[in-house]
Amino acid sequence: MHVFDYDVLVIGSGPSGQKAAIAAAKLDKRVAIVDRRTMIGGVCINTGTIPSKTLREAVLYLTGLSQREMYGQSYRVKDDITVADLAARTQHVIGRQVDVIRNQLSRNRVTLISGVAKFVDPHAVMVDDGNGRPTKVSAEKIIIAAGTRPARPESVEFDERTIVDSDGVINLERVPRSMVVVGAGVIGMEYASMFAALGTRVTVVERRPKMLDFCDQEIVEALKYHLRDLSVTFRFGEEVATVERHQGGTLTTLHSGKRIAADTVMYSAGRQGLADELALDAAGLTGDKRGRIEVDKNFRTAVEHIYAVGDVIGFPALASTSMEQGRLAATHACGEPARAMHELQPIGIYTIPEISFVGKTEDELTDSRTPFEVGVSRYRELARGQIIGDSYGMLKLIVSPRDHKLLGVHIFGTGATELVHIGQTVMGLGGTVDYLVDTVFNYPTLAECYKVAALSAMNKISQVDRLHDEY
Ligand SMILES: Cc1cc2nc3c(=O)[nH]c(=O)nc-3n(C[C@H](O)[C@H](O)[C@H](O)COP(=O)(O)OP(=O)(O)OC[C@H]3O[C@@H](n4cnc5c(N)ncnc54)[C@H](O)[C@@H]3O)c2cc1C
Ligand SMILES: NC(=O)c1ccc[n+]([C@@H]2O[C@H](COP(=O)([O-])OP(=O)(O)OC[C@H]3O[C@@H](n4cnc5c(N)ncnc54)[C@H](O)[C@@H]3O)[C@@H](O)[C@H]2O)c1
Repeated sequence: MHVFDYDVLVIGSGPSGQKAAIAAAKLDKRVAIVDRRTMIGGVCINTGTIPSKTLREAVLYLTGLSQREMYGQSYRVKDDITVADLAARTQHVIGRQVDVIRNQLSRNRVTLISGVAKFVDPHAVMVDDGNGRPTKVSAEKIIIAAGTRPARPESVEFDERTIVDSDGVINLERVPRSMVVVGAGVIGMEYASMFAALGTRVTVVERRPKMLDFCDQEIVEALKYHLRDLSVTFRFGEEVATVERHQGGTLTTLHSGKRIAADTVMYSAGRQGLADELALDAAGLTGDKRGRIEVDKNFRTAVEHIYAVGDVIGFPALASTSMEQGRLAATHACGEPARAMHELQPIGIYTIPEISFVGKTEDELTDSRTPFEVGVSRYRELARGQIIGDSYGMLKLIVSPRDHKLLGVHIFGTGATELVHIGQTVMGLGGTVDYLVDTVFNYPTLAECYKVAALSAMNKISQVDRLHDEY
């Protein structure tokens, strides 16, 4: 006779919740996962990562943007791109992904419970699926994977049509002629890129003096150059005071007094954790004012048998890291040995062009007074770069002149988010730039840029070593 309904109950079916549930099921636990019927797969599948990445693919294909180097600046696959054209691809992918997730859960015997969970005691939640008869579900271990929602300031009149957040932007009725993007974080810059590519006149308003300051600044400069070329205007060091809805469009007023008229405003100024909707106090827990939950290195909260993973615990708040947190938390909760997550984690930013990196930036190394040498390879000097018509892409390797270890890899351009894993593997296995110099790459590929950049870094290191030896 079991004391609890389940061994493990997971709240939220986003990337962290799914992986937690499946990891626990693989360890022969009786597992349930709870989420709203319309949100299977979480923010990741329904409103965030997957819709935005699919939309980007549709935009790149339909605008023909990446082919214009070859076929001229007026090249387009479709002249009048409608929201329906874009939505068709997004809906197709979301539908397929939800099917995949349902199937994975069911073949691992994870019970999917529909509804919203709220704690009633430290071992039980009440699940309300809107039918007026909430059900109590208890479990020995509970894993909170509740994620986040877009932050919505009071001073903004959201209407889901002209003034939207990043959830609403995928449901716009038409491609706007002009748009204000508030917040130059990752979400803001990814959507600014997509709408600029569609021909929308985009103005980005960002409170800080610069954007994406965790990235290589040379690459951020290159991105800004590309976006300005697509008619994006940047307003850095400016804060939005109010956003109003009018008959003929929206009016955004900045603290500096500037006023910007636009068809649409997209607010992408951070996200709020959903811990505040879980009645945490019934479990003996508290969230912070941003709706997040504190955890230890094993993702355990202040209450021993309750874990929290994914965006609800804050930084880095990525689908990639959330999945791994879920798996590790479930492994620990089930009493199995779990290794810590590898400290090297790649960042992929799906702007147009895309950015990806792993390891340190030049600025970080300079601040910590760590010597480094840089090797750069440009796609336009690679046969594959010419073939695909990418003349702006680049890869930068940051190398230690002392032991030749790779300290960072920064990529801008086609395939950046895939290519980064080569560098990540070399770094993760403690390899040096000598491996990249000596190794043979397929030709013609973009991966070849690793060898070109490695040779460039080694040439500089050898030159310094020769001078040093002479001395
Ligand atoms: C526009 C956008 C683009 C992004 N692009 C990327 C990207 O390219 N790469 C990347 O790695 N990351 C990206 N992210 C981040 C990524 O989506 C998140 O890091 C990831 O989804 C977090 O996963 P999670 O498991 O914490 O849960 P989420 O995906 O946030 O899902 C949480 C789930 O919990 C459910 N839930 C909440 N409370 C309850 C409750 N009380 N009862 C039942 N269910 C509940 C919600 O309904 C939801 O389904 C993007 C995010 C956004 C918004
Ligand atoms: N490719 C990816 O990995 C990816 C893509 C999208 C989102 N995400 C994740 O989603 C999360 C949320 O992203 P985000 O971009 O919404 O948040 P963010 O916090 O990264 O960026 C918000 C930006 O808005 C600015 N801002 C806030 N209020 C403002 C105001 N009133 N006026 C002007 N500027 C203002 C902030 O200074 C900040 O730069 C992040 O954790 C991110 O990692 C990841």
